[in-house]
Amino acid sequence: MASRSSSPCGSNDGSKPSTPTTPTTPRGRFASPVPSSPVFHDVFQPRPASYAQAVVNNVRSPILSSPRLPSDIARTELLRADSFEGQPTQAIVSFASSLLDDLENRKGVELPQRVSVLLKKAMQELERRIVSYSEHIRNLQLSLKSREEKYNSRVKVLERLALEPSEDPSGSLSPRERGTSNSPRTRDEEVNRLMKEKEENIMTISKLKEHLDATKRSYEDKCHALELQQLEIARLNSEKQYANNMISQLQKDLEESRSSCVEKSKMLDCNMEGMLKLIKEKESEDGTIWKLKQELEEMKMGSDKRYLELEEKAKEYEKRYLELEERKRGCETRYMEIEETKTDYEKRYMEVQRELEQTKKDFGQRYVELETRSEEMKRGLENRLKEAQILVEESKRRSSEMEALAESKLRISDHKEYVIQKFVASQVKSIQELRMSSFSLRQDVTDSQQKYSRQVNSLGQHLKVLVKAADKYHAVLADNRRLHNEVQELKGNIRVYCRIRPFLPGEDRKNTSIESVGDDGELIIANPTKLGKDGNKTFIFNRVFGPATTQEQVFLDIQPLVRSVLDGFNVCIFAYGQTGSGKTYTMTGPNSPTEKDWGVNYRALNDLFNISLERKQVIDYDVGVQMIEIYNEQVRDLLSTDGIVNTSQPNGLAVPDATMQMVQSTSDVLDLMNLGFSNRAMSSTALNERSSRSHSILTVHVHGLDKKTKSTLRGSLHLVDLAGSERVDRSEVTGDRLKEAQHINKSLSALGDVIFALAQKSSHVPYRNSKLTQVLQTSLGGHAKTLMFVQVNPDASSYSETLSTLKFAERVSSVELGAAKSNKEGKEVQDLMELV
Ligand SMILES: Nc1ncnc2c1ncn2[C@@H]1O[C@H](COP(=O)(O)OP(=O)(O)OP(=O)(O)O)[C@@H](O)[C@H]1O
Repeated sequence: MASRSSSPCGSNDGSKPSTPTTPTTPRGRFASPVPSSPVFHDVFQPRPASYAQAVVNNVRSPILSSPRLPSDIARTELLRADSFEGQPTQAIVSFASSLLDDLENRKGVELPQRVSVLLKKAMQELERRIVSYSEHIRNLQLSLKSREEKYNSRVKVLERLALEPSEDPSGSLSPRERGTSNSPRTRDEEVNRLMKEKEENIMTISKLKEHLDATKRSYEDKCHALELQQLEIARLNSEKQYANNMISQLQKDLEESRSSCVEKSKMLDCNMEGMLKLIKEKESEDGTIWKLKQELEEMKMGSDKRYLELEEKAKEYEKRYLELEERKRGCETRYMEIEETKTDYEKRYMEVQRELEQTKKDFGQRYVELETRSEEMKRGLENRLKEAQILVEESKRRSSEMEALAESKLRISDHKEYVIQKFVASQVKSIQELRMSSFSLRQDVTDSQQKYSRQVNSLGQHLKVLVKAADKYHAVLADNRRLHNEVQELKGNIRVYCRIRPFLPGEDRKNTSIESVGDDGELIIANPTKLGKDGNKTFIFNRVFGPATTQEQVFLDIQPLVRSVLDGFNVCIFAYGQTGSGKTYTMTGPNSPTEKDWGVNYRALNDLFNISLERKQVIDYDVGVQMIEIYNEQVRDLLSTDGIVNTSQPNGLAVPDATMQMVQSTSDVLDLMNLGFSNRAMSSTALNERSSRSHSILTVHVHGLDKKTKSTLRGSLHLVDLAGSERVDRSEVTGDRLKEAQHINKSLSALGDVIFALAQKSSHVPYRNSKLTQVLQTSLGGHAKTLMFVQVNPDASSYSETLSTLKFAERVSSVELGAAKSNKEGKEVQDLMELV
């Protein structure tokens, strides 16, 4: 570690600081170009008259071996200072060293917060200064180097100048010098002058050399000082490191001593409390002692008095003692006697004592028992008392509530009583009045009862007659229908069932064209423009279903027809009517129907499956389904999953190109029908939003094998939902929709022509005029059982359509197809067929 005595910043022997001295050269050309830097002075030069000097010149620090402790004043000032800015470095170093010395001397003593903060600040300041100092030194070294070079070059120049005249002794002067004096005298003078000049130059050179030497020395001194200062910096850095370590150590100690202080202060608090207690006790003890002292005094005085009295008494006692001595002897004899008696008594005493002990023990036990019992009783009583108190409180509260309630109820009941009394009075009055009137009424009633019973009796007689007549009438009607059906069956007439749909929500129920619906298939419609009987038209069909007829009732009527399919008959059921008249509703049902709303399609298939299952033991049935539609004179396969296949050449009802799906259950059929309906061409018109613009045909093919006879049968059920038969001008359609309507009308009129030809029994029936008639050919002209639902819209505004529809239906009903034939083939026929 560098000794402070060699530091250029100050000396430790109290002498003046050995500041590097600048050579005292004359000002001018060779004045020192190194002015003393103010930074250098400020940072490293000790201030002459400040407290810093005092700080520096103080005692050595045991840590640094050279720094001295600052004087108390300087130290106090530094302690008070918030920052070390502007303070001399030496003072800060000494101050920090002194603090560290102090701390080392007072090991284990708590480091004040303020001191640690000051130490930190001092270290930071020192660090800052060291950095700036090293920077300064670097600059200084650079400037010294450049100056040295400068000086060297100047010296060389001067030396050359000094040598120049001697190099030319022949007198090779400059033309200016030579031209001015050409005589030998002037030449000598000139030589002398030059010699003088040379001497002067040599002197100047020697001076300059001296100056250079001095500058060199000062430079070396400065370098030396710089080295010393660098050493000092290194020493300060190590000191700083040490101080930092010390600070952290001290901070740790501080924390520890702080916690111990807290504990100690807690203990002190406890001790203080104890002390205060002791002081209080001592005070009270003092009072007691004083009291005892007083008592002692009093007792002493009393005892002195007693002593005198006792001395007198002692004398008296002595006298009496002698007397007593005599008496004693007498007594001793008595004593012996008494002693004997005493032993007797003692014995008795012992016995009594034992008895007493026993009694005491018994009493003790009894006492303990009684005690415990009384405790228990006490506790029980206390509890009961508490409960009773609570109950009393509760009952008090409830009674007060009840009182309040009773009071309010009393008030209400008073009011009610008053109201009731008033009401009762009025009621009594009205009852009296009523009694009066009821009496008269009773009279009237008994009169009229007698009258009515007479009338009812006579009516009953009439009714019985009527019921009998009605029964007969229904029987006759049923007979008629059966006979008519049989005739129709024999004739092979197309059966026509008329169904009138109910009014839909939003339709005007008052304006209807339906005049009456008869039980016997009679339907009367009324022309809204022609009032009275003249405007009425009567139609007779196989059956007329009114608007209230349910789907089930409709199906029950056609059920035998459907079932005949399983016996090998071809059955065709088709619905005809204007758009929105309920064709689809009858054939299929409403949109997403429940079982209750199922139309003919679902019910027929369901029934066929049920019957086929019933007959399973006898006949094995295979059921296949086809679904096609005729749209714009195109036959489309509705069950084709990979697109709709056009069946251009339909061969009668059996459309061989159309997909035939075999079904095992009703649910299979439902799935297929849903697929088919979703493929059906639909579009909306002004008349019906869900108007189907095509004719749809669902065909069920049944093939049965009689298990016993091995005979086979083939039946088919064709369920046809025709497109709407409305007039084109009413449907307000144009474009594609118009084209659709035209196709529909054309096919329907072709159907009408076929039916007309059949009714006329004409030789040519124009089946080929439309796809529809081609498809239905076998159903209309073959040996099939055909049924047509003629759908009627009850609205008066549809009167003309209804009329034309009914006229068409009437014509259809007159068509005789001939008796239907079953497609049953016996085993022999089959064998023959196979043979053929
Ligand atoms: N008997 C009925 N009971 C209740 N609602 C019916 C009945 N008949 C038809 N409807 C309702 O009347 C509306 C028209 O019926 P539907 O669609 O069956 O007529 P449509 O003759 O098939 O028409 P389109 O020729 O356009 O196919 C439907 O909302 C249907 O639910």
